[in-house]
Formats: sequence, structure tokens, C-alpha cells
Amino acid sequence: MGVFVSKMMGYMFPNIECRTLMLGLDGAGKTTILYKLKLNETVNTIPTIGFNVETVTFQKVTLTVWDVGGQKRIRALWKYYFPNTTTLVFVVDSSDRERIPEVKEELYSLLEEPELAQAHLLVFANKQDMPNAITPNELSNKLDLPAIKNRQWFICGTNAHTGQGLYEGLMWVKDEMKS
Ligand SMILES: Nc1nc2c(ncn2[C@@H]2O[C@H](COP(=O)(O)OP(=O)(O)OP(=O)(O)O)[C@@H](O)[C@H]2O)c(=O)[nH]1
Ligand SMILES: [Mg+2]
Repeated sequence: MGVFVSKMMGYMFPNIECRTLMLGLDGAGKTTILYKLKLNETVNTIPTIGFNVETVTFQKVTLTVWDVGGQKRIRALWKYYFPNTTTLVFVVDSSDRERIPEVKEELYSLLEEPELAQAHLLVFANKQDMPNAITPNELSNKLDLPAIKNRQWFICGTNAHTGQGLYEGLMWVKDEMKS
């Protein structure tokens, strides 16, 4: 009986799989976020040369999260991770105000990529714990997010060390995937 019920539940509420591509400038906090989500731990990171990939399950949504190094000289490799992306997670170091123009340039060049045309956009305004951090609202305006009309997008403030804000983002991804 228990097996029957669990099979019925599986048919009625199937697991949703989501290929998630996490990009952003070097040092934004992508790898820290990945392992906070996967292990609920704050790991010591080194700059990613190449990628990390982990699966994270959240309320029946299984995300395969690809975290690709963001150093300028290796951003040319991002394109190899584009195919079949359902959600683009773009991580920003909110305390690095000087690099916001570079952030914007990289974000908009991603949004022009045909292989990412179907992807939802989740922006993590990370490092909200830093005293000079730009707020998610301010970042949204600086990145002109309200002007994006051709895809669903969402921004939230995060602190990858404590995990604050990360689940708000995942909740949005889950709702987008289910709708
Ligand atoms: N204060 C603070 N520091 C953070 C936060 N998230 C990440 N960091 C720190 O920022 C530094 C860079 O984090 P990473 O996760 O390695 O950054 P990354 O985006 O993976 O960088 P690349 O691999 O070079 O693309 C590390 O020292 C992290 O501990 C945060 O929310 N707050
Ligand atoms: Mg990294």
C-alpha cells in the first residue's frame, strides 16, 4: 500500500529536473554558494579553473548546478556549458561596486546568447553582509533588470557564508519550473 501511494504521488507530483548554470565574475561567491547548498557548509575556496558540478534537491526539484570559473581569461569557456540550461544563476559580489559595469556587460552578453534564450534568470546579489554592499533593489536598477521582458527573472540578496537568501532563490526556481 505504501509503495502504491508513493508511486501515485510520483505520477501526480513528478520530480522536476533543472539544469542550472551558475556564472558571474571571479570572486563573486559561486563555489561558496554551491557547497553551501550541497553540504550546508562554508568551504574554503580557491579560484575555480574549470568547473564544479553538484546535484541539489529542493522540494522535489533536482537541480544539477554547474559552477564555472569566472576569471576573465577563462570566461570564453562559459559557452560550452550553455546547452539545455533551464536556469541561469548569475552571482554578483554586491560589495564590489567598481565592477558593476563589468558585471552588467557580462550579464547582457549572456542574455544575448541564443542557447540561453529559454533560460530563466536568477540573480544572487551576494555578500550582503559586507558593510558597503549594494542592495538587491539598487543592483536591480543598476543592471536594468526591470527592462528584461523576454524571460522571467528574479533577484535576491544573499550571504553565502550563512546561506541567507539562497532558499528564497531556490523557491523561485521551483515555482518557475512547476508553473
Ligand atoms: N563576506 C562574504 N564573503 C563571501 C561570500 N560569498 C563568498 N565569499 C568569499 O568570497 C571569496 C570568493 O568566493 P568563491 O566562492 O571562491 O568565488 P567564485 O565566484 O567561485 O570565484 P571564481 O571561482 O574565481 O569564479 C571567498 O573568500 C569566499 O569566502 C559572502 O556572502 N560574504
Ligand atoms: Mg569558484
